[in-house]
Amino acid sequence: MLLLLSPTRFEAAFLKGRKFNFHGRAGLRGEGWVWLESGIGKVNTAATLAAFAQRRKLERVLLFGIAGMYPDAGLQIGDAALAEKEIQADLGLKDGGMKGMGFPTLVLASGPYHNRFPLDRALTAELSQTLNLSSKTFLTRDLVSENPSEARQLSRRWEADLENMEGAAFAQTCLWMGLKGAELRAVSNMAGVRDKAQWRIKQAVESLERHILRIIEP
Ligand SMILES: O=C(O)c1cccc(C(=O)CC[C@H]2O[C@@H](n3cnc4c(=O)[nH]cnc43)[C@H](O)[C@@H]2O)c1
Repeated sequence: MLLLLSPTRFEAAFLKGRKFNFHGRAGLRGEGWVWLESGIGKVNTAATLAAFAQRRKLERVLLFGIAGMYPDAGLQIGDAALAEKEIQADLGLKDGGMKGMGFPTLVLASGPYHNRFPLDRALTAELSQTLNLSSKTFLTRDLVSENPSEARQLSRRWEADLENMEGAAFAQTCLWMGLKGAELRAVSNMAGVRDKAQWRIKQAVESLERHILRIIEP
């Protein structure tokens, strides 16, 4: 079964299925898939995924949602991309991250992880081919960039392309629980631009709809 997660139900408004409630979160059951509203931010995402995955055998998990874009991402607003890796940029020292603190965030057989968490390579490659999407580096903080200068600084410091508030928690939880996870985001705005008049949320969600329906209704 494929588990689909999005931070909000608005990003998944196009999905049709049998409704259920999971610890106060909205859920839908479809043919071969389940969707769950994960909630915004890292803790909501990690807790929702872990609680749901604890009791079910999941083959694949896909987090999807909108995202902010950094200037040199090589994308346009409305474009979608897959995450090659996620960076948890608000963990550890501001510049040194967890390496600067001298110990890893997570230790698995595949190695120690500090601030960078890869998504599942095979699943991401499969989706990249199916959907004709590029893979980018995503950055996650519970905070959001509040001006273009802050966004540019984060992008350069971590060599990141897109910004969101959940992905690194999703990637870290997938690694820790041995889940094959991928992340798909559509650009709604330039990171650091707070003026919602410059956001294109509807366009971004329409992009998500095209790609997600392509996956669940091949
Ligand atoms: O009010 C603001 O200034 C503001 C700035 C950035 C994001 C928000 C949101 O309410 C969106 C949070 C939601 O959407 C994802 N998202 C979309 N764009 C961004 C962004 O530029 N930076 C971080 N997250 C973004 C995020 O993953 C959340 O799920 C409001």
